[in-house]
Amino acid sequence: MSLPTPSSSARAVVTGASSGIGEALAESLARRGHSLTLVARRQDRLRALADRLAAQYLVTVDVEACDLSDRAHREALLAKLAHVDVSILCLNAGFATYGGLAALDPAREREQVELNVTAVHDLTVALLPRLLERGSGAILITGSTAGNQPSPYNATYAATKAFANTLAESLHGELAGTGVTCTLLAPGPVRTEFAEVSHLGKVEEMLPAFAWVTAGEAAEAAVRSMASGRRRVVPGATAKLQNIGGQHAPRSILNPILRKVYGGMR
Ligand SMILES: NC(=O)C1=CN([C@@H]2O[C@H](COP(=O)(O)OP(=O)(O)OC[C@H]3O[C@@H](n4cnc5c(N)ncnc54)[C@H](OP(=O)(O)O)[C@@H]3O)[C@@H](O)[C@H]2O)C=CC1
Ligand SMILES: N[C@@H](C=O)C(=O)O
Repeated sequence: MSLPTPSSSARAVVTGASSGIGEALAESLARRGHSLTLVARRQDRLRALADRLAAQYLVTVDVEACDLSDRAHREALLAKLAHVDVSILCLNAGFATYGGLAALDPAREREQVELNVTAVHDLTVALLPRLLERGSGAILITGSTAGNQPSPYNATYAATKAFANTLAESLHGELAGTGVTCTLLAPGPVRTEFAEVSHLGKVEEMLPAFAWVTAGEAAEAAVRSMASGRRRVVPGATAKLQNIGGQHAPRSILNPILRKVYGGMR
């Protein structure tokens, strides 16, 4: 099993490429010679990254500014991608909200479901038949350790990531033998803009430095795992612990512990 052979006409599409893990995924793929289509809302950031990667790795990098939480924007993006030979699809854009569900802004909660769930599903459903047709391709879906567990005060996010985790692992099984792979990236704490966007003020002081991985480490582990056709990649010791606890500890024990942890994070 390996990643599709890089070619100047094929593109690795990376969503959420303007920051954090997505930006690092783009760099890991460019380093391996893959030309890219970078997707996010902040076009200036995408443009600057595209120029740097194109110069440094001699690949072609296209930029598509798109609000993936907006159905019309998604349709416009897919219309453009209809003319592109997509060989790799990294569905990574996402954000979280923290707080009691009843107190959170319903519009922001909906936006989270649109981005973390519906956009991931729409892009997968639209592009998977073409990956299968070309007989060689790789999908990466960024879920989370949060998707394995109940997460009081982080309920919508955890539910969206349960969807992402399950979609990715189900597809992994479904695609066996097709030449197309699907890998779940299930990170724990990664130092990116995620905490700031999620207004998670206290997370920096709650977690010691060694508990974090960098976006570069998470992305490199993800791309290596795609290349070897793995089902799930969980970068870093904290995430590995969360991964086991979230999947195997009884809910009756996890729920009160995580209520305390997530309740204290804001
Ligand atoms: N950091 C962490 O600890 C963890 C992160 N994750 C997951 O990793 C993924 C990447 O997050 P991370 O890199 O950490 O966070 P960042 O906040 O650094 O990056 C998020 C990316 O998503 C993009 N994005 C956000 N909203 C939209 C939108 N409406 N349309 C298009 N793009 C959007 C942002 O771009 P822009 O604002 O320009 O649109 C940005 O490029 C997410 O799915 C997150 O849930 C999972 C576990 C842990
Ligand atoms: N995995 C982290 C984000 O998704 C978390 O546990 O909050």
